[in-house]
Amino acid sequence: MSDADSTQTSTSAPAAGESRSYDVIVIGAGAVGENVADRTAQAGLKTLVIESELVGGECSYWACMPSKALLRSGAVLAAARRVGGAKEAVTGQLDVAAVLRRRTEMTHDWNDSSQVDWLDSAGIELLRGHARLSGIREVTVDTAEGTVVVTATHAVVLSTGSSALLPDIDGLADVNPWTSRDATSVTHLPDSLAVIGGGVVAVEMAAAYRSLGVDVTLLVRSSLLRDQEPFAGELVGAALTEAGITVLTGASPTAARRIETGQVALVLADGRSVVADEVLVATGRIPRTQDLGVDTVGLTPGDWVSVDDTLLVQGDSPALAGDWLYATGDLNHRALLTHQGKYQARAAGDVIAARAAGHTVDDAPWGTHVATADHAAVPQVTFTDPEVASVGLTAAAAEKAGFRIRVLDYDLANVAGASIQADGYTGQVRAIVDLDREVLIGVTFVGAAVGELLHAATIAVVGEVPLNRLWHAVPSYPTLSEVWLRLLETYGRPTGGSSQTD
Ligand SMILES: Cc1cc2nc3c(=O)[nH]c(=O)nc-3n(C[C@H](O)[C@H](O)[C@H](O)COP(=O)(O)OP(=O)(O)OC[C@H]3O[C@@H](n4cnc5c(N)ncnc54)[C@H](O)[C@@H]3O)c2cc1C
Ligand SMILES: NC(=O)c1ccc[n+]([C@@H]2O[C@H](COP(=O)([O-])OP(=O)(O)OC[C@H]3O[C@@H](n4cnc5c(N)ncnc54)[C@H](O)[C@@H]3O)[C@@H](O)[C@H]2O)c1
Repeated sequence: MSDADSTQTSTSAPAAGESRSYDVIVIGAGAVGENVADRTAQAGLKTLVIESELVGGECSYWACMPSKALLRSGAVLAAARRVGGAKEAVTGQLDVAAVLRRRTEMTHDWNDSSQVDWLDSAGIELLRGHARLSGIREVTVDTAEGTVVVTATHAVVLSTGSSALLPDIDGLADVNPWTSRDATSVTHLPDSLAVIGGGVVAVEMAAAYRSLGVDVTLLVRSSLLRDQEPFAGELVGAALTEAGITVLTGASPTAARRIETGQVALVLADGRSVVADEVLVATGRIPRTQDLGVDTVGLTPGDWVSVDDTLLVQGDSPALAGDWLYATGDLNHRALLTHQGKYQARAAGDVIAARAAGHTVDDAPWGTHVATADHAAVPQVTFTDPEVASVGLTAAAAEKAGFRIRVLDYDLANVAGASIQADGYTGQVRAIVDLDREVLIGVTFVGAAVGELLHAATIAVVGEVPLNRLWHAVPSYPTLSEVWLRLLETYGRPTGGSSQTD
């Protein structure tokens, strides 16, 4: 990989030894930090972003974009193979080199010049270097040329994201395990890959590597996609197995060693062992606060940063007084997703501008300056085949939260659109009704191409659209969206203008 242009920086950025003041300083130019800076710059605030690696962050170069690029070609091929007439035409295998090339194009060959150009065009200054808080409203940056100290009149925003968590497994660090960064930037495929974890990274990367012809073993400690409705993990697990992946459940690796062949041998707690060319660790994330100077304002290095709904950092330290320190994106651990971090960024950028101008802050639930959806309506698509698309609460989470609910289940294969979509379509949908308000508080779709169904559900949940109104949202025939009608029929059609509760 190349980051040849990663030294490009704004001509107006402060020089080593110089100290300069800004209205707003954003540490971390990932998707989230960039969006905070965009909002504050648009509000006329002089904004600096500081980035130690590539402008665009994890999502552009080592996460969302390359991982989806690695998955897409295999998914398209599989989709064609499920449609009579097309399947007869598809007789070859994936062109692995072409898939990797497309992935590399998607990451701009790990070159961030186009993103830097965008910052310039948006009037945002960029400083390249490692930033640390060094006191109230003050940031010290190690740049290639030396140390720069910058201060912020109105706000400092921490948007430094997260990195892969390495579990405490004997010998694991010594075998140089892959993280998602290695898996998404791969240039030479291993013959075999063991994946530790059962979350989104694990299932997506297992699926992608299998589609590229790699022999994959998935080591799952409990269940697959445990935060989703149980049928999601079951259907994805069955499909991964069908694709030729060895899925080992109840698998807790306790030791890892490189053996004479150069491969990694993993020993499991129950005595089983797995040997593979490489091991990918996909066991969650840790916050990038270890070397961020957060101790200078009374926070603990290595901890996630807790925020309120306006993204203001919370804590007991007097250093946090004055509404000046914010944290957005992965770092605040509210929802580790690009779109949700960017949503927080819009709220944070606008509230910083409002506070700077002395305007009223609109911080009531669902107001302009709060990230209410983080609690009620986080959409997520897992790009396996079948896809999992969900928003809001699962049945278990809704019950735990004390809602009086009714669960609506429907077999997605039964709608006409599914039979058009694929021969032998498999899928399942669940909607959770809050019986007290007769609105949806959670929806989960599993099936091919369901990712594009999700936004309708997100609107229904966020808009708290009454079920009796949803009857007037007529799905086109014959599309997968017809499942909305089936869910409503499962609940029961209102009679005489009043809604029926059961
Ligand atoms: C394999 C994988 C696939 C994913 N796929 C999806 C997906 O399909 N959809 C989705 O919504 N989410 C996905 N995610 C999650 C998504 O990548 C993150 O939620 C998102 O990148 C978080 O953005 P962020 O800006 O908060 O952090 P980051 O993107 O991590 O950006 C933080 C930036 O801060 C910089 N930085 C850190 N410390 C410092 C410092 N001290 N000084 C200066 N700069 C610093 C970093 O270099 C980085 O550029 C995926 C994650 C992984 C691991
Ligand atoms: N399509 C998407 O939206 C997408 C794709 C990838 C990642 N992401 C985001 O990235 C974040 C990180 O994903 P992730 O999959 O790394 O984390 P995760 O928290 O989703 O899953 C971690 C998995 O690792 C397992 N695990 C943890 N410690 C273990 C150990 N010691 N031994 C064995 N197994 C262990 C857990 O049981 C769990 O199955 C997620 O929160 C997700 O939101 C999103």
